[in-house]
Amino acid sequence: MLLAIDCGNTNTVFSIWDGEKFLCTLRTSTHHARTADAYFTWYSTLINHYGIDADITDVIISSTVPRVVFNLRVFADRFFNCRPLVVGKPDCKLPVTPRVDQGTQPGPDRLANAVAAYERHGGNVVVVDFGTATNFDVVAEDGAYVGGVIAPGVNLSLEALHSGAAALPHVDISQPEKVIGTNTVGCIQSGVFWGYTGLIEGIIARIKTEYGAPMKVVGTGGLAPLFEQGDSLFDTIEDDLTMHGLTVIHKHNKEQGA
Ligand SMILES: Nc1ncnc2c1ncn2[C@@H]1O[C@H](COP(=O)(O)OP(=O)(O)O)[C@@H](O)[C@H]1O
Ligand SMILES: CC(C)(COP(=O)(O)O)[C@@H](O)C(=O)NCCC(=O)O
Ligand SMILES: [K+]
Repeated sequence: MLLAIDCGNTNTVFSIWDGEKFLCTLRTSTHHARTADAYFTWYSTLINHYGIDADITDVIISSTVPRVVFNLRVFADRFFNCRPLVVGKPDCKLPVTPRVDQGTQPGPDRLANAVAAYERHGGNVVVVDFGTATNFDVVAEDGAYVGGVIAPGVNLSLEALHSGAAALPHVDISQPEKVIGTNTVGCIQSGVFWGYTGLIEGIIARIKTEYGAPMKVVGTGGLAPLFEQGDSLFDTIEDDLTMHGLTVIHKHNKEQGA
């Protein structure tokens, strides 16, 4: 069985893939100082709690935080006796080589998203991934990741207002009833929610114009459903997109004899 690990700047997610389906998804906050032993204590407690019979033989890691990879490698080696595949490292092959400026290292989450989007939808896709940052990942007709857009994440924007302006409280994102807020919280929610809606609409429209061919738009990440306006922003929302990409990359490497 495969343990797929998607480590973002905010949260780290473990999913167990039995070759056909995910048996479970476990989430913890990302801390670079967490040790291999601490990962295992957390992991084994939850696996036992859910009564999952997991025989892990392989581990694949995508991490947008380089410093956590060392401890995750030790975790895989010590507890599953395996050498993990780490997306973005030279020994982890991708089905299609990214086409970006020389010297650019695209985020491994974006590479996994591109692989998943191609496998599910064929090429000509833009993925909108709501993480710590909000990424737009463009996937060409042949499945290559060809770049995109990085915007500040929704929660990062809310945090920035709170930390930069003495009179602005911490606010959770939600869709406000009105655009014209009549209290401070309503004003902030309006700025971030409608500002973000405009950002998503505007960037997708510009990407499509520049790309010059019809594109499918796939939303992913915890906040994607909040921004789904009827069906006008995304063609589909797929929460497991990055994880799915990791299973496809793992399969590809197995087939290549890695
Ligand atoms: N369903 C949700 N509702 C509200 N906030 C969410 C939800 N899912 C994730 N978040 C928040 O969105 C931000 C990005 O989360 P996540 O997708 O885990 O980021 P990353 O992959 O960068 O670690 C975090 O601040 C997280 O708390
Ligand atoms: C843009 C990101 C910070 C998003 O990471 P996340 O929000 O999921 O933590 C990550 O994909 C990253 O560090 N990228 C490297 C630069 C690039 O993709 O070009
Ligand atoms: K992510």
